[in-house]
Amino acid sequence: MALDAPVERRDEVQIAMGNGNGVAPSQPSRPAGRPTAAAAAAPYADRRLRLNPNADHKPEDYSDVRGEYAPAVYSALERHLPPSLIDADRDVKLHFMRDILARYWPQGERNKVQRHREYRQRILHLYKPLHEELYNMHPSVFFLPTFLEAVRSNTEECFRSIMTEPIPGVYSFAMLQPTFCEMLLEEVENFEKWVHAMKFKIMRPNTMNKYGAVLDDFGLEAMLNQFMEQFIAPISKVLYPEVGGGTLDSHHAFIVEYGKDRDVELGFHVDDSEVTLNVCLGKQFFGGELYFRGIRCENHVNSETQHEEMYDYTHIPGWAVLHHGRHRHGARATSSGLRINLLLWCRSSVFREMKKYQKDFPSWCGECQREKRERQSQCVKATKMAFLRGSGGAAI
Ligand SMILES: O=C(O)CCC(=O)C(=O)O
Ligand SMILES: [Fe+2]
Repeated sequence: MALDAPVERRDEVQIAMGNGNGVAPSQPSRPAGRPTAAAAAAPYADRRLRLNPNADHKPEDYSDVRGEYAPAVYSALERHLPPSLIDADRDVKLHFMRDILARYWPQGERNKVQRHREYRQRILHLYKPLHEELYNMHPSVFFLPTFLEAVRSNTEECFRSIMTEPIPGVYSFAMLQPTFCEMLLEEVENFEKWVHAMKFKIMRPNTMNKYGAVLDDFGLEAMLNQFMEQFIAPISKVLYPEVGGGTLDSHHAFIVEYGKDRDVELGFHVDDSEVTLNVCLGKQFFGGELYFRGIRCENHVNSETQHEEMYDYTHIPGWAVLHHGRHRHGARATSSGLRINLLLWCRSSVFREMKKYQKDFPSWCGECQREKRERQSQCVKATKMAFLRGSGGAAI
């Protein structure tokens, strides 16, 4: 791709992926109900699940079934079985459902999730938190009163009253209490010291960082889930409805660290999220600006940047930037000091599932919009020409 400014030249926009964050894959290798050759040979494999559950059917008891899926998954899925199968033997139904689930979530992925689960368990068992109060949600300790008031009011007008929107889709606002930032920085430092002392090998936040830590891995997952559900989802529901902002249901939360002996800059990329919250926690630094270059769908991720899409944001401790996950961005070099940011990649499984069946262009992609405008303008020109020719060239 050719980007406008040489400093951002990269071969391709990268898609930053979370490392083993324990989330079931959003893109199954094959949609359920479309069998592989091997599966097609199995009995019932040609039968499709019902789109709507049979509410009158009473599912079997699967409480004795062990494995990755909770018994409730089988009971719920049973209501979707095709009519010819719904009254079959329990074992036949279980076999059929296991086959579907295995195709939706392949063995390799399941093993990865299992290994990650064990990794987390080991940390949770051994790591002693420094600030216990961080592990439960305390809104008035964590957030600034202005932010809390806006969330409590829960109206678009109130959200916008505390924010600036320097370019469409990027919002910045004062969010975190300085004491919360300090405590979180100390907790991360404490965790890293512990990791070092234990000679523990930790997983980094994503494919693009060599430093930093995943907060969900050392006990902060439940608190950060509340953080997303209670304090980000109400906002994203209003500001990002077109990308599932109202149906956020999982997250990947981590810390990135830039400066001397840390990562220096971050390449041009899009996040593996629907909505990203990026908050600077400190400490003191120069540089590290976040540059934005337009929102793009998969088909246009490497298309050119328009002038009006270019924007550089300077981080301020305690301040948040909220943006669309597919808003192309990168971070310039942190030239001195230490910059530590909290990242919350918020995801919507509903949006990801719906996207697979979407045929028309996504309304949120800057390049799709530009192409549409271009087509419309060509169409208007052609109509005008035809009209002029028809009216013998008289001025209109
Ligand atoms: O360094 C930053 O502020 C940006 C981090 C970021 O974009 C990411 O981790 O996805
Ligand atoms: Fe990012």
